[in-house]
Amino acid sequence: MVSEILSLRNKIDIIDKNIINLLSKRLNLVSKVGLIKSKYGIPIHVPKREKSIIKSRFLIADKLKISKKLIKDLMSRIMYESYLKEYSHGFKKVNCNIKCIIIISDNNYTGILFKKMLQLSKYNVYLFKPKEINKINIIKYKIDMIIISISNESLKKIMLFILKLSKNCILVNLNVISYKYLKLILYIHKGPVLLLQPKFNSQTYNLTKKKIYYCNGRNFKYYKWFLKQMKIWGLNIICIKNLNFNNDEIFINFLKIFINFLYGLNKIKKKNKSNNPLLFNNFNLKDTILFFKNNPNFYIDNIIFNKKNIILFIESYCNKFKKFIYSIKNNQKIFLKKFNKINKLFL
Ligand SMILES: C=C(O[C@@H]1C=C(C(=O)O)C=C[C@H]1O)C(=O)O
Repeated sequence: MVSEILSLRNKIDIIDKNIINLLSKRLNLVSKVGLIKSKYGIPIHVPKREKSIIKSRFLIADKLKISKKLIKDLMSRIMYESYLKEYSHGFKKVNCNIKCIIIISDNNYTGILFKKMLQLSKYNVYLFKPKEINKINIIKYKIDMIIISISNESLKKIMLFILKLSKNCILVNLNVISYKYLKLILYIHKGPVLLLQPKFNSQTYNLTKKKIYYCNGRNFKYYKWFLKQMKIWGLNIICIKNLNFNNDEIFINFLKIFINFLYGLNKIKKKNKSNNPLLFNNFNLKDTILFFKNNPNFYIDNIIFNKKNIILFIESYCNKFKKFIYSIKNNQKIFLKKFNKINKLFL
């Protein structure tokens, strides 16, 4: 019996080797497609082609009685690798008149990612933190576009700098912005303004298929090229008429912040070593669909019977939630102080 297994395993080894060889051949072809795309400015992500690939591979899988789920997972993983391969060729520079782009970012990943993408598209990009604003010599740099990815608090501090920008400079805001600051920006900067709202995790490093909302601030035709540029990067660009966000979305985001904060706070208090995944970090529609496929009594059982005092426990979380809302609303210093204390734990 052992020798029978051995002979089968040998055959499996050969098949795996063939799969890897075929993957390598596929990636080489993808790379050639990437080169052509980079030359002509064709977007990395081609949804129509992907749909037809999945459909035709499903037909093959069906005939061979292989699960569609396996093929779907496999193909999406393979395609993810295709995007990375295509990244390596860089991207077509859509606007050759743009000589200098400045990014001001609070040390966040989105700012760094945009710098990388713009550099891959052959633009001249400089990244600064808000506190380095005085180092930027407006005359020397001749800024054609400025991308701001900072908190509203830091935004307040760079208003004077924005005031000095030339009227031709495109201003792109890449963060949640309050109406108050938006109005102020539009008042002090008379040039084109584009408002972006990324819908991807701040730690994303591949933008293909990721969503980004945009809203016109002023002079669409002057920054239209940048939307095209982002499309080439593979981003899914969605126009919104104004900055009214979906309430459910705001609430979920708030919960994410709360859960992460609480988790950090517990880590500090209990020196909790367990590696609980941050609950809402991977929140997505798929989870919600699965959630509703279950019998609702299952959740009631989970809450009521799992732990005798679970309701009390949840109520204590509700109290923490109330305190959290209070500190965000009325006493931001408490929140900032605690945040900076927890922050040190993860450095
Ligand atoms: C390779 C391409 O680029 C992407 C990757 C694909 C793939 O791995 O098969 C298919 C479509 C594109 O989203 C292509 O456009 O053909």
